Amino acid sequence: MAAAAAKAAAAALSAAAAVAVSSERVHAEGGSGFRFPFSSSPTPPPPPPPGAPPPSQPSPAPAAEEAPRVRNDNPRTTAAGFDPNVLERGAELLRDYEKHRDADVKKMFAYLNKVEETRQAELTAQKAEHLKEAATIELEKTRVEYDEKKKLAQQQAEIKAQIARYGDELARKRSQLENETQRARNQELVKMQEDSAIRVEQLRRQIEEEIHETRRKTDKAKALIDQETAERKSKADAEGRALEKKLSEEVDRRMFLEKANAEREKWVQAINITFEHIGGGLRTILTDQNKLVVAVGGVTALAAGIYTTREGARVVWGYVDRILGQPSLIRESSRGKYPWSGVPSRAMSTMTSKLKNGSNLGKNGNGFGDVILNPSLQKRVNQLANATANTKLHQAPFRNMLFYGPPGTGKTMAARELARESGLDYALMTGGDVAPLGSQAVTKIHQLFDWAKKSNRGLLLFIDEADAFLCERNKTYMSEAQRSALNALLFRTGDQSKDIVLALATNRPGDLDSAVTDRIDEVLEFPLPGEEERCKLLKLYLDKYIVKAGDKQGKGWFRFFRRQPQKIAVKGITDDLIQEAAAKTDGFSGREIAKLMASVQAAVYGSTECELTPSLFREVVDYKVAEHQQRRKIAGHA
Ligand SMILES: Nc1ncnc2c1ncn2[C@@H]1O[C@H](COP(=O)(O)OP(=O)(O)OP(=O)(O)O)[C@@H](O)[C@H]1O
Repeated sequence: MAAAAAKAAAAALSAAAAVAVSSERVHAEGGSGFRFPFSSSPTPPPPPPPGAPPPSQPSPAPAAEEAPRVRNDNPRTTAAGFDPNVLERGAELLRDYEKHRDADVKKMFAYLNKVEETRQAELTAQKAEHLKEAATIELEKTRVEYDEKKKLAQQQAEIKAQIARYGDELARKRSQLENETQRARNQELVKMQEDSAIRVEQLRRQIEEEIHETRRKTDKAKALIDQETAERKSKADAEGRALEKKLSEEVDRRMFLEKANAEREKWVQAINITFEHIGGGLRTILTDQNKLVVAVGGVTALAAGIYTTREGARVVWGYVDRILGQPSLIRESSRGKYPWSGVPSRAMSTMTSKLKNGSNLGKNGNGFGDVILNPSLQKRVNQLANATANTKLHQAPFRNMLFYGPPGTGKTMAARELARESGLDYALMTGGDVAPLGSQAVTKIHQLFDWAKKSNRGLLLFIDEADAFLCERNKTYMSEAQRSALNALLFRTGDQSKDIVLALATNRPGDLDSAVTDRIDEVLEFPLPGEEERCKLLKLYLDKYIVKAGDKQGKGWFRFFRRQPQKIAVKGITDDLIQEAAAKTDGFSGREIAKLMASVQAAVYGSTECELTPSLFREVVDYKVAEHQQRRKIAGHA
């Protein structure tokens, strides 16, 4: 406020000075009175710009020495810059002012106001200028800040980018490292897997070798067991047959003894009578010299003749036996021991079979004696028999056959009947007999074939248990002798023969050597009998073992001396009962059914009444069925 007042006073002084100058000029120009600068000049001179030199003031002239007034545009000042003339003029003006105060005071204040306003305006302008500058500075500051911020942001962005790049780099390196580690691990894994695969492969090979070895050993053991079983079986069969023969011989012997005793008594009487006659005759001879000489000579000649004949016959028989005799490998033959031995019986059997039906039909009405087969197999065997008979008729080569199937299904019987039906001789051998012959086997095989070739009718050579002798040659457990025997057989059967039909029977056709199977023309499977066949078999063996048990006469001359078996009374054995038994005996072979009926016969003979009743029959059937199941369980089938 004080500053404002001082400013106003200074302004007033300067204004007063200006007024003084102008009034002075007026006086100098001869004008009348005082003229207020505001009245002569509507617009006061503008205040000097700050910094500009103050406006020129007219220098005051002393009143005494009134020298022509010259305007001093550059008045002198004191050393401090202060001009007292101006003050004097101001004071004079103030005095004038006092005079003219009333009139001009208002103008002056207005003028002062204006000056003040102008000053205010200047200040405002200055302030605005300052504000503008401040705004500019602020703007600049903002811009700088913005730039700084921008730079910072850029730097941050760059840092971020760098961090990101670095992070990327790190991630890349890390992933590279991971990849490398993974690759290394993978390689390691692959190596481990390879190692493991190699180990597994080695293990597998080892196991395979072990399995192979075990299998080989098992096969060997199995073959040995089979061989042993076959041997045991054949031995048991032979023993059975021998026992049966022995028993029947024993019975025959006893019967014979009984008859012989009776006969002996008869003969003793006859001999006594004869000796009485001879005694009479001897007495006559001894008393007559000539008659005595003739009698001695006759007896001596007779003895010599008998002796010579016997010895000669023995030599001849030995020779014939060697040349024509049945080989030891043959167990059964329709030719008998000597070629002529079977002729009468064959002729008889052919005659009787023809007389029976006028056809080839056998006992069971199907053309095959006692063999019961399923219809399709029966048909096949019939066709084969006819074909073989025709082959023989036309002198064409025979066809070899293979019969395979479970044990006891009629293979041997069918072969026998087939030979009979086709008019061939037949000979039966067992594969199991070859191995025990050792080095003799080859010779025996050749002997066998030589013998077989001598049959005029042609011969069916049936080799039972063929797998025991004709199995794969590369099997390790096969002996050298066996292999040679097989080779001998292969050699003898290499070409199709017009003399020999080779019929092989086996339970294991897969075991046969491929060269053997290659020689086979007809393969027939003998399955276990179906229900219908079982029914027929039961009836057949019921008839054979029970119904006709008492009718049996036997063979040979001794049959007349044999004790006849007891007749069995059959009661209530109906077709339904047989059918029931057939249903129960599912899985039985023909042999098992035959044995079942033999057991029924034994049970009947074991009973006191010697009578077959349904309950006894059922009892035996049930017992046999249970036994069969048990056997299957032991064999691991059930
Ligand atoms: N189909 C059948 N018809 C009649 N009886 C049969 C039949 N099958 C088997 N048999 C009886 O079983 C016994 C044995 O028959 P065979 O010897 O023919 O059988 P296989 O099949 O040759 O047996 P393996 O294979 O054991 O030698 C015969 O004596 C017979 O009593």
